[in-house]
Amino acid sequence: MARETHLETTIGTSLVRAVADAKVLMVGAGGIGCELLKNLVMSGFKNIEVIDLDTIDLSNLNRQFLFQKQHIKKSKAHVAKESALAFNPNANIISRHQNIKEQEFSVDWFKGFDLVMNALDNLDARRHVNKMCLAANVPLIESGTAGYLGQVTVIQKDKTECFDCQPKETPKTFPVCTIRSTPSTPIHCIVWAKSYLFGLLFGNAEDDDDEVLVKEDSNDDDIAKELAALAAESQALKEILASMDTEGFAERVFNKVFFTDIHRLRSMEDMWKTRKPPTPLKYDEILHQTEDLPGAMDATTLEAVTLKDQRVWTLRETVQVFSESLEKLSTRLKEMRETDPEASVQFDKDDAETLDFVTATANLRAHVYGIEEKSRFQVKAMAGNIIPAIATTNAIIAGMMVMLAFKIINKRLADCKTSYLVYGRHRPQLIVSEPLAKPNPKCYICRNSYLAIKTDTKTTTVQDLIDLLEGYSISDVEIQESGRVIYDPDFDDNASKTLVSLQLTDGKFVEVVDEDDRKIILCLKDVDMDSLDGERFQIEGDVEEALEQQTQMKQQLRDAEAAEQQAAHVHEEDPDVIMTDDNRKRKHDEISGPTSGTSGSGEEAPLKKSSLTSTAHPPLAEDEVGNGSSTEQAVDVDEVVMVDGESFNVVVLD
Ligand SMILES: Nc1ncnc2c1ncn2[C@@H]1O[C@H](COP(=O)(O)OP(=O)(O)OP(=O)(O)O)[C@@H](O)[C@H]1O
Ligand SMILES: [Zn+2]
Repeated sequence: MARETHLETTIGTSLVRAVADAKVLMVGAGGIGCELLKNLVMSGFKNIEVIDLDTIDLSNLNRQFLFQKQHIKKSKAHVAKESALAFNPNANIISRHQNIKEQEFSVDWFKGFDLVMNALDNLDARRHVNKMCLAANVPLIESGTAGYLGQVTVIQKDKTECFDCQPKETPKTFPVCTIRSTPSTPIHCIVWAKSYLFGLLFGNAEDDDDEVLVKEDSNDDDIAKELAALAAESQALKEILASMDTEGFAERVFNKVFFTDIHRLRSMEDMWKTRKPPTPLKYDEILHQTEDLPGAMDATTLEAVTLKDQRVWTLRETVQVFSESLEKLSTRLKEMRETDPEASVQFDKDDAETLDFVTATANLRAHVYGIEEKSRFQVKAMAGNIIPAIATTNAIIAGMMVMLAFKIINKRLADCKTSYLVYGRHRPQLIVSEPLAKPNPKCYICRNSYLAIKTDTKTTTVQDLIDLLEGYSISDVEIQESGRVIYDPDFDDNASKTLVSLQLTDGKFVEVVDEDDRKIILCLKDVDMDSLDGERFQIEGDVEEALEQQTQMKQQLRDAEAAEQQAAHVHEEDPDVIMTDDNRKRKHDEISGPTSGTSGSGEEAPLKKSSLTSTAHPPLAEDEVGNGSSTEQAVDVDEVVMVDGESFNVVVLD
């Protein structure tokens, strides 16, 4: 029987043909990606390009089933391709071991696909692909999982919400003084070890302490003084760094961080009126203790390694791990700096030495402050913000992605929905769906018009660009690139500079806002002058149409704001009116009429999306609609899976 026979019976001959012709880009070949690639080749997709920047790690094997032990350290993309071909040798798969953000993956390159599917694990890459798909006007299927929760949705320029239409939650931050002086929970110690001490020892001198630390109100005198003292302490530690990789380095670092600094802090009596003061530790005193070692530290058997990971180390063991990991990381850094003086070691939960160092230093600090210590396994989860990945969740989400892909290829966007996997809730159903929401009129990413513009960036100046825009009555412009002001009517220093001298090169997005607040994004294509038929620029797309679209969008925005104000007014007048937020209004403003459900019970329960987390996934459902009734009962998604009962655990990884 031909391979396609069952498929034709299920989805019809014409769709099977369209699927076979479609060109699909899959970004990410990890947990979701492996499932997805297998699904794609098994459901008739023949032209697939897969990209992943990473190599295979031992910890991937339990769920990324296209990979096996012999593939460790090999490219995920290449191995995924080879393994998937075993499922269907007729597929044409191009694999790339690269970052999707590389310049060669231009808007034009994206335009070569009928569909893009994201199977990513971080906000940055998702945002990038979102923008590229908007600029190229290619539909994007976005996915994410977190433990037992999952989500899948479709993004199509001007028709649906984009990835950035909803504001994203910033990473959880901690006040500087809590982390640097007054920790009270294990996570404070872990953040200190991972984000402060690790960076100071193995990062670049210019690196900021860390983005997770927020400065407290500097008007407060005590805090300002304490911050100054902390800065001086950091400086003193940097001086010790000069002796890195020499005899006694570990002891010097240890005594500085866990004795001298703690001693100073302890002397600040006001700080300890309501808190338990910290107790300084001395390196040699601990190592000379005759403590009973459980004997697992040097053991290499699986059982012993597991034990080492899962039990809390004794103080002496912790100091030993501190010393050994510091030594290894120092040697590594020294070797790296022989070829690149700016090199740094980054914390990676899967890098045993970095994890050892963070576990040891976090626990030493916890010991100093009388805070509960954690096992290496627990520290790994907390430092990596890990929620265990569940293979079944990935499989279900990847299955739903293919269902959406069929609809998109079949030109039935109206049938697509956002679906949530909500296992383990009080709801009776596993999957709930809602209509795709319309774009947020205030979105600063998808409410722009994108035009590709060809020019020779070596000879074209900013003034040439301004002249071109003036020709379209786009005047008094402000020009920016990635938040950098290139030109505005009060800042014309760059006018005579060439684009290339301002790093406005091939693939860059140049944002132009005119006096009427119309925003056009120009996607630069660097070409030789000879190819431009005597012109300085060639614009792909219709500028007039883009301007008209912008004018309409501005009007929509004004209408939406007027409606909002009116609604707020009604709300003020009548306290019984329950307000819905503007997002929810859009959600119920379906793209078209009722559709055949993608999955679940078909119930159109109003769901509330949580905002995105820093490194991880698209919004996850916060919904609970009890027993099919329409009463909403919001549940905070972050409460669902927590490691060791710590409330910090808001970031989600699959
Ligand atoms: N900018 C990017 N370009 C290409 N691939 C990317 C990019 N960012 C992330 N990825 C890939 O997306 C995939 C996401 O998969 P997944 O969430 O399962 O991550 P993982 O690293 O394999 O697992 P875990 O984080 O749980 O150890 C990873 O393989 C990662 O390498
Ligand atoms: Zn948007």
